[in-house]
Amino acid sequence: MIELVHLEKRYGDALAVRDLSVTFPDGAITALLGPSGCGKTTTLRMINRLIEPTSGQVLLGGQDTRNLRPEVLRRGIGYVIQQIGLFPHLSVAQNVATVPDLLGKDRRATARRVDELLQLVGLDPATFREKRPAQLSGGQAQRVGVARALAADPPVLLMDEPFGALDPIGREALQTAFRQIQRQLGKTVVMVTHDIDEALRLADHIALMNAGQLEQFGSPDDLVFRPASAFVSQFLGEDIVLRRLAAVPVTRFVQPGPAIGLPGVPADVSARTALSLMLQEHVDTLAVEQDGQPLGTVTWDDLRKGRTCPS
Ligand SMILES: Nc1ncnc2c1ncn2[C@@H]1O[C@H](COP(=O)(O)OP(=O)(O)OP(=O)(O)O)[C@@H](O)[C@H]1O
Repeated sequence: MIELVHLEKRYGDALAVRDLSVTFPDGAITALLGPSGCGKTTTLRMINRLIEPTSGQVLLGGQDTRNLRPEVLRRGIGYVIQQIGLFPHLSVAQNVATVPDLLGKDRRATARRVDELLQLVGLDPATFREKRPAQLSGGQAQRVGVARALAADPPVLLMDEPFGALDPIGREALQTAFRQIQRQLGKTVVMVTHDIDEALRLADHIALMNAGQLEQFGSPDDLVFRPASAFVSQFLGEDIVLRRLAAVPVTRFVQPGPAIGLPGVPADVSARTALSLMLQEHVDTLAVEQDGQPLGTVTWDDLRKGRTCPS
């Protein structure tokens, strides 16, 4: 658990981060989201003390990070940035294995893990293992950066726009792969992004910042369906409810109940498709069906208000 307590960073007269108190839960991805200059990177870098706070505290597992030597602190915190800084004279495999090698881990086990991680981030080990960073595209280098951070196996991972240099398709593929890896390994991740869709797709929790302050902390659904302020709605944009519904399956909204006589919708469509069908059929309730069998019903009101059934 990472707790920020009345955290502040002042540059001259300007407060880059002001009175920020928020907790990032263990084993989850939290996105720091907000417009350019709102203090996301400053906040992230205060966690591993690359930036020293002006006041306030950062507690890591209950321990005040000011009481830890920065190098000891950073051993338990991976850090992935857009300009990854791979070692140019080392191969991809050696780059990924940097920390395990430094720690004197078994070479054969490390080599196996490196191959596994390359595979996980979508780089064929046989093709990429021996390449040098200069032979990689920006997106491939970024994938190596993610693999390297994971190879060190830190419980906490800080990421600053980690998927920024990728084209949209590569980006979505790496996001999906990363999400699976994070679930598997149970890492605590704090990720800076200004990309709303990335935050909605990847994060369990979103901390939306504005001018150095926290506007809202909550789940993607909290922000979309229950925005805490006009700023939150404005930042997410008018069409955000529809975009969110397009990204989630209709089954998340199914309630048990009789579905006789209602128009049906297959269980594998998005919530947005169900909403469109309601408009088309002039009804406010649909039967959701799987293999011809009714699963239950979904209502207009639940879709519009984001009232999902507990999963
Ligand atoms: N070293 C510095 N000296 C003075 N001001 C700084 C310094 N670093 C950051 N700032 C200011 O602090 C504020 C927050 O910057 P920060 O980089 O944390 O924002 P951000 O939300 O990460 O922005 P972006 O999305 O553009 O990267 C900005 O107004 C920035 O100009």
